[in-house]
Amino acid sequence: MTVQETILSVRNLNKVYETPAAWGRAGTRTHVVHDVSFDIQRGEILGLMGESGSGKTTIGRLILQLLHATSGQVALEGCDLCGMTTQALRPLRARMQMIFQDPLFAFNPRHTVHQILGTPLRLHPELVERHGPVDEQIRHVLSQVGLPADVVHRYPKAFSGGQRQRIGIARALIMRPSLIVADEATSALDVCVQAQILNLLLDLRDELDLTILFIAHDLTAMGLVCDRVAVMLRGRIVEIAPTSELFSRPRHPYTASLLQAIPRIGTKAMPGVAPCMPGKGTQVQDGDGGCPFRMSCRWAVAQCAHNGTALRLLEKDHWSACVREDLDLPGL
Ligand SMILES: Nc1ncnc2c1ncn2[C@@H]1O[C@H](COP(=O)(O)OP(=O)(O)OP(=O)(O)O)[C@@H](O)[C@H]1O
Repeated sequence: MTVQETILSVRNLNKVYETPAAWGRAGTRTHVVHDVSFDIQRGEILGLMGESGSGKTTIGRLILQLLHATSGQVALEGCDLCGMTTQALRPLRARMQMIFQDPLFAFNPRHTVHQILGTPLRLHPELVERHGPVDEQIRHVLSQVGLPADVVHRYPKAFSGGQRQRIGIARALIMRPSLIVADEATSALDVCVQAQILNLLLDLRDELDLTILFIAHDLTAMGLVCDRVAVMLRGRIVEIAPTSELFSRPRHPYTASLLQAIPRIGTKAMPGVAPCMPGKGTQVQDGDGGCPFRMSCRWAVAQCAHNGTALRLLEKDHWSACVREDLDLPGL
């Protein structure tokens, strides 16, 4: 039996946004996070889903200490972060990284990839002492996210959305974090690039035992990558369960209504999609000629979410090559 290690522990977290009175208008208090508690174990991907405005991003920012909690506790590897001074927090900040929806806004457009990845390391010399010279670490992290070493001289604008997200992930990984908060990390990407990035996160999780809080609207992405999912409604967690259990037997009516809203494209297998196999999940293959591969991906993702099974799209240079290589199911 593997021993579980709690990386993040959130207890009775509350956030009230206060707008001060101004221009003759009374101030307002908006209670957006209500008594939220959950844990994340090492190597686990916990999904946080819920409608827009339910408080997901606020929770992410409270965990990362980018916002002050009104009350409650956030403990990272046993250290209570909420009561800490800015100075005491500083070394711990490196242990918690964020992946943004579009990292373009998080990067300095005048910085090359080398500067984007190297600057945080220079701010944390202990990471250089522990893990080797900056250039070596940059090369290593780029290979981890599937980018060639020669991208270091390019600027963020010179990359596609998917490549930029890989740099965003590299930027998080280079700090050797205990926890990554991925806030809508794939929602700006088209469905195939989205699947590549989701697979990259899964592979990195397996390789590095990463712990991820995965915030998203997208239930299909949730079904794909998360071990457990927490469902938020108006600032409260109304249900938290292992992904397959939550998708197959939702207990809260709100979860059930969200799941019913997933678009489904028929129930018959489409060309290029293998039905769910016990222990294998659904796999996708490239079809011949004009196979609607994107449709196949969409279908498979929706189907997996519906069935609560895992989908792994292996990512190599080309979809077709990757899928053919991976495909070992009989009768396709
Ligand atoms: N700085 C702020 N001041 C006042 N209210 C805020 C502030 N930031 C967020 N809110 C409110 O808090 C609520 C939760 O916002 P939050 O961004 O956490 O939701 P969300 O679930 O992440 O939404 P989305 O999925 O659209 O990103 C919303 O009603 C929002 O208007």
